[in-house]
Amino acid sequence: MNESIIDVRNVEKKFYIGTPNELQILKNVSLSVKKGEFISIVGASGSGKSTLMNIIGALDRPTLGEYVLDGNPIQDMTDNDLSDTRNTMIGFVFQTFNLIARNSALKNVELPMLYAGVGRKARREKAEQLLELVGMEDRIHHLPNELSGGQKQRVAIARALSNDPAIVLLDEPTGSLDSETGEMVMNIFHKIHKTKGTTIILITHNNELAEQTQRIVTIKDGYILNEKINANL
Ligand SMILES: Nc1ncnc2c1ncn2[C@@H]1O[C@H](COP(=O)(O)OP(=O)(O)OP(=O)(O)O)[C@@H](O)[C@H]1O
Repeated sequence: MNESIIDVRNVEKKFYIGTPNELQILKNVSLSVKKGEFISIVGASGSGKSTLMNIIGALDRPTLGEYVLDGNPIQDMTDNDLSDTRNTMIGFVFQTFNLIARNSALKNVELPMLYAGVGRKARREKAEQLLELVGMEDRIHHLPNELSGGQKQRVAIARALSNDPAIVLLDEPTGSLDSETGEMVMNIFHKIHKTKGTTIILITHNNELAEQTQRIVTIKDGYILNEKINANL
């Protein structure tokens, strides 16, 4: 029960912006996250949080070092394997919601299940259940532009959960919301963590939200500056 689901080992990430210019963004980063942990990553703007999140989310590969995702070294996976793993294992929630504008809330939540080959009826039922879980059951046919920011984010959360991901990655999920709505969204994450045992990683600039998680990892200039454990959580 206590094994790592995420194991980032001595990872470096460089971006090449035309030879000979290279930017080293992550420097010798190692981070293990246990199954069912809820942690946060904090740090100044530009410190490398999203770059690390992209590696953890298998959206990008490290330049150097290893990343073992649920026991599988990602360097041994083809791009196709990696995208299948991503679609079934990982849910993403971003600051800007990233909903498809022409699709209803229901269709937005159904889409990852369509890609995963889930049949029409099962897709519909699951999407309805998830929209109910996030308190959006009375808005399932609304288009994104007919929803408030907090409502859009709740749809995005339902979508992130549609393939029962073991891991949910949250990149500033409350960054566009007022503090009350942000707190409500945060409570949905606590509920998911408690009821589904999902491993959750939250990137945030909000210390109050970070303090609600079991471990706070601080990144500075591309390296891990320190980690704080909230033993009471
Ligand atoms: N594809 C890329 N090519 C070149 N540089 C990049 C690329 N992606 C990110 N960077 C640089 O890497 C650095 C870290 O970016 P990153 O988005 O990881 O920071 P962050 O900590 O998430 O910042 P913020 O809190 O502002 O979102 C920045 O200086 C950014 O310009």
